[in-house]
Amino acid sequence: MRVSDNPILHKLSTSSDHGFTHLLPLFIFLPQQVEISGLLRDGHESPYPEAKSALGRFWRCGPHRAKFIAKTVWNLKENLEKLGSDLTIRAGALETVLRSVIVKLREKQFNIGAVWMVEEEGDEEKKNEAALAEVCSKAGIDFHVWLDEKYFIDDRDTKLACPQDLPDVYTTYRKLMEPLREKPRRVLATPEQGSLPSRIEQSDIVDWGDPFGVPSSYEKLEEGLLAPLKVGLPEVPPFPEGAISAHPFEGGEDNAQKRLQALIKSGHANTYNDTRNGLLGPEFSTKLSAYLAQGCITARQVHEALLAFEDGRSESFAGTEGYGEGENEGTKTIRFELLWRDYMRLCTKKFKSRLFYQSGFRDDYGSKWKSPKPKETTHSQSQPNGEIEKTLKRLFAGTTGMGLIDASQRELVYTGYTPNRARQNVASFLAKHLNIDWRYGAEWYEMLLVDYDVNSNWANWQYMSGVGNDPRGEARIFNPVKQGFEYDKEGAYVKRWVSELRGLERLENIFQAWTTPEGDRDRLGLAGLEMVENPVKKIDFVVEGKPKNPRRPFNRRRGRGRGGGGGAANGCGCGGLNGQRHPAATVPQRPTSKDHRPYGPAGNFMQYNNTNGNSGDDAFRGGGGANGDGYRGGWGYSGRRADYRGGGYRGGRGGGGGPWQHNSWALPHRQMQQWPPPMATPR
Ligand SMILES: Cc1cc2nc3c(=O)[nH]c(=O)nc-3n(C[C@H](O)[C@H](O)[C@H](O)COP(=O)(O)OP(=O)(O)OC[C@H]3O[C@@H](n4cnc5c(N)ncnc54)[C@H](O)[C@@H]3O)c2cc1C
Repeated sequence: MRVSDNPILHKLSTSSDHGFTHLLPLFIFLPQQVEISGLLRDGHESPYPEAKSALGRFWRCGPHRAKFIAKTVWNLKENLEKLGSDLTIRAGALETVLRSVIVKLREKQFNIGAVWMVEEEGDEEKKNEAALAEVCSKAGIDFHVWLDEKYFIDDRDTKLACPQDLPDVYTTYRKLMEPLREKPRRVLATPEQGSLPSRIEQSDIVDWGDPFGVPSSYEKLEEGLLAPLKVGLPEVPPFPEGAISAHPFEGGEDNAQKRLQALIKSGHANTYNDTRNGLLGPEFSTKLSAYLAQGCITARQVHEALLAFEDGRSESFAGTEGYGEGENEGTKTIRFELLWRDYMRLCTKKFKSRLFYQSGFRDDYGSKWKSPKPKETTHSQSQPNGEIEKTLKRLFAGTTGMGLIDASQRELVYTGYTPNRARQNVASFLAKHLNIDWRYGAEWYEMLLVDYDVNSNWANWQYMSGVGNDPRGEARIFNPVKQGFEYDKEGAYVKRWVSELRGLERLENIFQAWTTPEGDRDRLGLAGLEMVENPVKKIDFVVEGKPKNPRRPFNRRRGRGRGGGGGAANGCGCGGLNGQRHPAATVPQRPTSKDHRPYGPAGNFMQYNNTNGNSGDDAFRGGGGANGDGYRGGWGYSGRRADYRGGGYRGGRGGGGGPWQHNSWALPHRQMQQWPPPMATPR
């Protein structure tokens, strides 16, 4: 999604022997990934099911990313036009659109030399590649897949003979690659104006039989993409007064370059190592993720700009502290993080569709997952009907009562971004405190993140859920209260997004509102709020040997580490979520591989008093993997779609249903007043 550092455009603009007279850059909105019904021509119906996720039936691409992508696509079109070329924008299944374009071009007597695309990892991406290859083969057209060069270290330089050679521990991989500063390839030159093969007129390829129209302006494209997304989003409290987005950035290659320049010029790249765990504002981290995910910028462009600063080779950075003084802790850590992204993609290359398996890269059938769909629950348990659904709903809407988690979830819904530290806590909370199938969380993030990337999202969820490439696996559990004390020292992040809690002064109350004394609840208008009266989880947290809870209801330690005895919290003797008793597992256990055993307590994770919490670790293991594997397969066009859309903006097309979808709780049928909220993305 860029004209700079683009291997295809570079090849066409610099070599004289390619033999092509014309070039047709084509961008296709894929119906399984983005809801395209808003681009339908009048009188047409979509032949595709809604672009919803497999388990939770959430939109695959929510409004924040849809907006970002619209801007990105349009900026690419403008930049190609500046070079004397153009971008054709279409919507529909890849092979359908390609077939139509081939027919139209041949009608105009074009001899089609080749179809080129850039390789992407991921199940669907590989299926798309195969579908295009087949169309080309049937049409007698050469098909070529180009290596994706938007990563930090080029695949040709990793020295991994095959994907299976990738170490299962990131640090091992990093050490193999160090020194990182010397590894990236040079950025490819941007084509000069007029250096690309001639453009093809849009009128030569327009297909009036296509149910989807080609938007004639950016505004229309954005409007078309956002229209269907006005329903199906969570009901959250009003946008908090005074809050501004940590990610106010708009899509596109030009904006990506502006962000990169500003990051270095402002000196924020230098301080990155100290600030990267921040929670508030645009500057604590690079905010390059969405640009990287969409391919508006490459990791080696980031590296090269950092080099220019470090080596004192760019006048525009001359006034910035550290100019010409070599790599510093900040710039070094940015490279380190960019390699994480490479690593996550290489994991997909290695593990392929296991990226989406409940059992993860580790093939871990020992984990005990609860699901809103009872038949998918992997251990015997008696959750009152609908209890997990309710809990998930509250988690997604940010009303659990766990301050850090709620703040992050609300920020995500409002703005499409939430910081890495918050993401880690949310994922750990969902998977390890609530034991809910981590894939629901991954799908939720897929819908809402502006920077969603298939590899980074799913592999990070696996990592945090203990089924991926974290050597500490299940043993790493973030305590969101302790994390709040460490990373949100004044409680400002929680107060920013959970405005109901702004009147609170004590940190322990901010991070767990239920610890607020009853007298204060009335005074501060907190009485009666579900997140205060009935939190989904209570964590006993002790600082300096003293309980942080003034009422001390949970101050007795009942075993350390994950699990421990079933708690006596609230006097209900519950295990797990408030108020439910878990019987011992009756389903035979699958053996847990030795490799998947939790690693011993160490380092940056917590042990907490599980007074209210989960039952003993092994007691509820068993059953393993119901519906866990391969759930993403088989996307198809058949099936009657359940009448899901309460807003009813367009009805009557195919698509899967499922109990989750029928339950209106997940995504209330509510017409949003305005989306995104006006203050979420200030211009
Ligand atoms: C549960 C979970 C889900 C995530 N989903 C995504 C996702 O869909 N897309 C995504 O880009 N990142 C994802 N991340 C990683 C990370 O949270 C974001 O990359 C980061 O918060 C984006 O903000 P930034 O650009 O300011 O990052 P910075 O801190 O400035 O990092 C610089 C760049 O390094 C890369 N990076 C940093 N950390 C990671 C990481 N853990 N994994 C992969 N790449 C990383 C990103 O490209 C990022 O832009 C996820 C993390 C978690 C815990």
